[in-house]
Amino acid sequence: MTPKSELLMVDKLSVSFGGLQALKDVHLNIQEGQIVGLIGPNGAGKSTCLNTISGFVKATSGKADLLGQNLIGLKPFQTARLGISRTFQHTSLFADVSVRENFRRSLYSQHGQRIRDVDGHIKELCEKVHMTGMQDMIAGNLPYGAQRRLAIGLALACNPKLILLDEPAAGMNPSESKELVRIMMNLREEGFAILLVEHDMKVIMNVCDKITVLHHGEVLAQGTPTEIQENPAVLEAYLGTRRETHA
Ligand SMILES: Nc1ncnc2c1ncn2[C@@H]1O[C@H](COP(=O)(O)OP(=O)(O)OP(=O)(O)O)[C@@H](O)[C@H]1O
Repeated sequence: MTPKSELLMVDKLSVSFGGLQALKDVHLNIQEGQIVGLIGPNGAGKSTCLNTISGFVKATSGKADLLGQNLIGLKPFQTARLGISRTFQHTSLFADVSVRENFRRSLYSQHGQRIRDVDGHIKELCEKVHMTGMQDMIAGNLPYGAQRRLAIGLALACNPKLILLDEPAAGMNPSESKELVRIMMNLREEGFAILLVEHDMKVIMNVCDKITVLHHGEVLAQGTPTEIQENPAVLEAYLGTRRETHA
């Protein structure tokens, strides 16, 4: 097997909001076609990390590159052009129009008039997020899980190399989150890389190749799902308390 190339490289990334240090010397690597989980207690800095990589928040210091191209200081539209796409904790759909229209607007905003075969693209995107047959439904009337899948579909419309997902399983029932896991696995098969912030440990442990644990803005541990589950510092800081809560 040929080794996969390094896609995202984050090194010594720090972010301060006034006196509050939200990220401190964070390092993180993602290879092409990898799913990397970013976990940690509330306020650990997970969303800030996604926001900094995608250009919504300015880094105080440190490095972040996508395929060797610097991301620091870029605006969100510029990181999107380089191949980074992001979903948010609260979905931002056009709720009062159809699924097809959501995709159409997203495709035109990314590709402008250059885009050809819009219907073909929409069909393909619907297949990727298991929404075939839902094109005429009004987005706001979709079941919650389907709305979250649509948000991922819209993120795919700009043909990203790396997708940043912020709590995609939040509010999903168990069958919806299982379907989400299948979608992410298929995206990985197709070569997309995913950086996944998620509180649902079942989703994280099922789908991630590697996990980074943040605690108070710092990297507490990195490793495979098994290594993370067995790491005493992680158990104490995070998983241990979660296990008790869900026992
Ligand atoms: N724009 C901002 N201005 C000031 N402080 C912020 C800002 N964004 C985040 N913070 C603070 O930075 C810290 C990290 O927040 P962040 O949202 O990244 O954590 P998180 O790990 O994503 O948490 P959660 O799991 O609750 O979403 C928190 O203390 C938060 O209050």
